[in-house]
Amino acid sequence: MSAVEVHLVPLPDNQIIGTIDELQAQELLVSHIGASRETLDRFRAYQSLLEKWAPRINLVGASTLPYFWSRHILDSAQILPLAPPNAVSWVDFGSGAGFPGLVLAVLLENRPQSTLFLIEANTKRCAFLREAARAMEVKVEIIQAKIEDVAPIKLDVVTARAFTSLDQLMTYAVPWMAQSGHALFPKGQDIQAELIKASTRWQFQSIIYPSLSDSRGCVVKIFNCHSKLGLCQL
Ligand SMILES: C[S@@+](CC[C@H](N)C(=O)[O-])C[C@H]1O[C@@H](n2cnc3c(N)ncnc32)[C@H](O)[C@@H]1O
Repeated sequence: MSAVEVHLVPLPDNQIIGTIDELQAQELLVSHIGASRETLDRFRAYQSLLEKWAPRINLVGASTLPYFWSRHILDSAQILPLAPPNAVSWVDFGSGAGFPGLVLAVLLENRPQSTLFLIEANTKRCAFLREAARAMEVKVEIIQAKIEDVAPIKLDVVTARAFTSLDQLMTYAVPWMAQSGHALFPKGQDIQAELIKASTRWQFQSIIYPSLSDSRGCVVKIFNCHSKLGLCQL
């Protein structure tokens, strides 16, 4: 295996280019992710709570609130079909207001054996996460701590959005990944540069999927990771 293997997945024929509206995002949630009407209702409850608390706590950028369904829900939900279908143990780093972790927790409800940990350092955001989980009646383990202070356990999938560079993410993620585990990170246009930088310290395989929610973005899947300084150690 070379230091970094990158596979690019081409845009699907029906990829929507540019900004998508609330209705299109909801249609993609149903057609691509398999979300039910009841799941969409849960996300509406989430939206109400986010709109109530966002002006008081710094939860998401105010300019992104009108694009809740595309920028937050679909952007998070698109991770689910990219994970192995038998993945049952998940962790989301730096969940903030719950993206992607809490959205995935709702969608994983029909896999009752699943466990999902959200690790978030900020006290107020953790309070919001607990409140949103209660409002949506979703089972999730919220850990209020810095990732580096939590003893890692081996899990099937690691996620993180808007958290840190890929290189730094891998330092956090690799100790949490089971041998056959995957990491799935929504990323922006600079993904190639991020992959090159990460490959100076890590050996891994990756697949770049075009984003369903933003034609400039992608989701990068990372697997078969080894540290160049010693197997899966830093
Ligand atoms: C830019 S926000 C992104 C939040 C969310 N993932 C999203 O995409 O909307 C980064 C989040 O990571 C949290 N965070 C930063 N450093 C952390 C650490 N070392 N451990 C856990 N959480 C951390 C911050 O409190 C913040 O909520």
